[in-house]
Formats: sequence, C-alpha cells, structure tokens
Amino acid sequence: MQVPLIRLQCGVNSYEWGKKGSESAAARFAAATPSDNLSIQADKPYAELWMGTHPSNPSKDLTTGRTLLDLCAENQLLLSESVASKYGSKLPFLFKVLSINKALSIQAHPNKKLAEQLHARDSKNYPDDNHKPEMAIAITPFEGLCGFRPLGEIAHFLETVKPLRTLVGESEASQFVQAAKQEGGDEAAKKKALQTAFGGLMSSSPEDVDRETASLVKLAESEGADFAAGGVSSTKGAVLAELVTRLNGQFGSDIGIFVLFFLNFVTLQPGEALFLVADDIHAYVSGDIVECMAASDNVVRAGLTPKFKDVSTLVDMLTYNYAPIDEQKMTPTEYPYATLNRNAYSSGSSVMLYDPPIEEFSVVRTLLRGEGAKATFDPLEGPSIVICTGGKGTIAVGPTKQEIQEGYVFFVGSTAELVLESAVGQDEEFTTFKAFCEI
Ligand SMILES: NNC(=O)[C@@H](O)[C@H](O)[C@H](O)COP(=O)(O)O
Ligand SMILES: [Zn+2]
Repeated sequence: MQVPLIRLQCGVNSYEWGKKGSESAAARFAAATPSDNLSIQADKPYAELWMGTHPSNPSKDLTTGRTLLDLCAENQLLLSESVASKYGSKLPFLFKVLSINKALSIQAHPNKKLAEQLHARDSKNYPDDNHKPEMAIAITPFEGLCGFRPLGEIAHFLETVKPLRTLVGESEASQFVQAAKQEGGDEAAKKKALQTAFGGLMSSSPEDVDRETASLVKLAESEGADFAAGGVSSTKGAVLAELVTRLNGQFGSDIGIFVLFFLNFVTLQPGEALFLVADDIHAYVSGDIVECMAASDNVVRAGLTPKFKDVSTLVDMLTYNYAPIDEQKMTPTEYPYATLNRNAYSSGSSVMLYDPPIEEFSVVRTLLRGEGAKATFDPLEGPSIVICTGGKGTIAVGPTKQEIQEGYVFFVGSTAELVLESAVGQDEEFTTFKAFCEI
C-alpha cells in the first residue's frame, strides 16, 4: 500500500498579540499554500498557524479539501494501529507556528485531571478534556517568561521594588523572604510561602494595580540600570526596566507586569528550546517559534490579556516548582534515525531531535546546507507533520516526490520512508521541522 504524503492547507488564528500582516511568519507560512479564504491584511494580527486535526481549526488535504481529521477517522493506518488505539483516530499532538508581537497571557495549562473538571464545568472556555504540555523551539530570537524564579531572586525583588511589595502585602512578603532565606529547610513550606506571596499579588484590587503600576513605571524610567537595585544575575536592572516599560506600553496598567518579578525571563536563540509541563506558569513575550503540544487548547489565564481570565484557578493549580533559567531549557540531541548523504555531511547539515519526557510528540529539526544535501529517515511507526520554515527542496515518500519551500506543510503517514533533499545555493539553508508520535 502506498504510504500517503499529503500537502496540507492550514488555518491561522488572529489573536491580538500576533505580528501584523506579512510581518507574521504564521501569516506568511499560511499564505504559501493556495486558499480561497485567506488574504493577508497589513494591519491584522496573525498569531498562530495550526497544523493538525484539532477540531477548532483542522488542517485540510490541499487536493481534496477534506480535513485531515476525517482522513484519519476513515483510515487509522495513517496514524498506525498503536497510536490510533491509544489516542483515537486523531493526531496526539497539535503543531503550531507562533509569531509574537506582544506578550501572550500569563497562563498555565491544566493537567489531565483538572482539564476534565474544567471542561465539564465550562466547555466554552475550556474546550478540551486533555492536558497540554508544550515545547517551544525558537525560529528567530525569542523572549519568554517561564517557571518561577529561584526564591532568592524573588526575595531580592520584594526587598528592592516597593510597588511589588505593596501589592503582595507586607506580611506575605516578609514571611516569604524569611522562608526563602532559610538554608535547606522544608520544601513544602517554601512552596506554600511562594503560593501565598503570588496569591497575594494576584488578588490585588484594580485600583491598587493602577496606582502601583504608575509608581513602578516611574521607577523603571528614572532608575534604568539601577532599577530593582540593579536586578539579579539572571535579569539585570536595565533589562527589567525595559520590560516593565514595554509591557506597560502594550497593556497599560496590568497585574501581569508584576508577575515579571516572579518568573524566569528566558531568551532563546534560533534552535534553542524550552519545555513546559502541565501546570507550569509562563507567558511568551516576543519572537517566532515552532510549538508542539498535546492535542488541547486549554489555557488558564491571569493577566496581560483581553481574554477570559480565571485567576483563582491559576493560583490554585500551579505546582510552585521553582528553578534557575537553564533548567527550563531543553537540549536537543543528534537524531540517530536519519542518514545524511555526502553533500549534507560535508556542508555541516544537521538533524536534531527535541524529545520531551512525554509520549504524544517529539520534534526533529533538519537543517540541510547547499545543493543536493539529503537526509533519509528510517520509517516511523506513527504519524508526522513536516513544515518548511526556510529555503526549499523536495520531500519524498517512496515514489511520491513533491516540491517543498517556506510555509509548505505536509502530513506523512505511518511507516513512510521520508527523504528530504535541499535545492538551495551553496551557503544557504533548507530548514524543516517534523513533529511526530511513535509509541
Ligand atoms: N504558550 N503558548 C500556548 O499555550 C499557545 O499554544 C496558546 O494558543 C497561546 O498561549 C494562547 O495565548 P492567549 O490565550 O491568546 O493569550
Ligand atoms: Zn502555553
């Protein structure tokens, strides 16, 4: 039986934080595929390109117009027996490109148990009963807030940023600082003190937030590099001052600006990645990324957004784990199930695997340099989606070969032997990302 290679037409979601018009990689990639209902408007934000079977924006077979969801329901072999029997006749993952102009909401994604409860209680705001662990891989330089800072850093800010301490509350702040400074000590008590301090911040009244935001911005503008007593080693005062003024420029007075002092501020260079387990607090700030997640669109939000906020659920659901920035990043490894030809080998091409500790997805980034560089992938017992984010070449499964260039997206059925070959100039790159599930 011929294993299918299906060119997909993918939808793009216009959330307010997306880059505008063709500035948006999500818009450019979507527009690379013929469509009778997508014309990119210069002043419209295009946030997310969705690739997959999620019913909120299912990708379609470009040739027939049928949804990938229908095709998988009709023929589970596209997914493989093992994947279909465990996850049903749909992809276990949702694959996206995000193009970020303004900060996303302060958010977390519920674990499976909480997702089922939230979905049962409020399916409008929580459309899925599934968890949503997610991985982000930078296509351009990226900034994000993710995971709670080491407690000593938060204590430093509570002692040096008066508007923050005022919103957290004097007793909550002093209790936290005391707990944070204890050598060793009881982990559970420290997490409780963190939850109390964070909960104190998040329960601030709008009037207090307005008043303290004005004071915070004034301090940031007047103190510059000395802001927050020069900041901490991972985030210097000048960086914090710029972020405060930037977020204030984007959202006006907003509690989310103060969350900056509780969360790690992470920058990723292209190819770097981070992984967020369910219930991990985060807010992406800028850049273009490829994102892969379990098949769910559940977002619990608490700030920096005009969308529905559910602050008490967010404060209650978080794990209150805390760790330095580097523990938030993921380290890719060389993918052992692909063979490079001589051209690829000599031009320094690479096939890197991003493999988070969950079953639903992994992602491979293939970077082929120069004409005729080729990567041949061992057959997978599971489905894949491939997107080209730069350059051009060909994509082949058995005797079927198609052109592929920036923005093109393909579904590759289970057991396919996939071949990617570059058609770019000597010192140019043909870059693809492939999300897949194999269990
Ligand atoms: N961290 N990234 C994600 O979770 C994306 O997949 C989500 O779709 C966005 O976070 C949604 O953000 P808003 O709800 O529009 O603020
Ligand atoms: Zn998220």
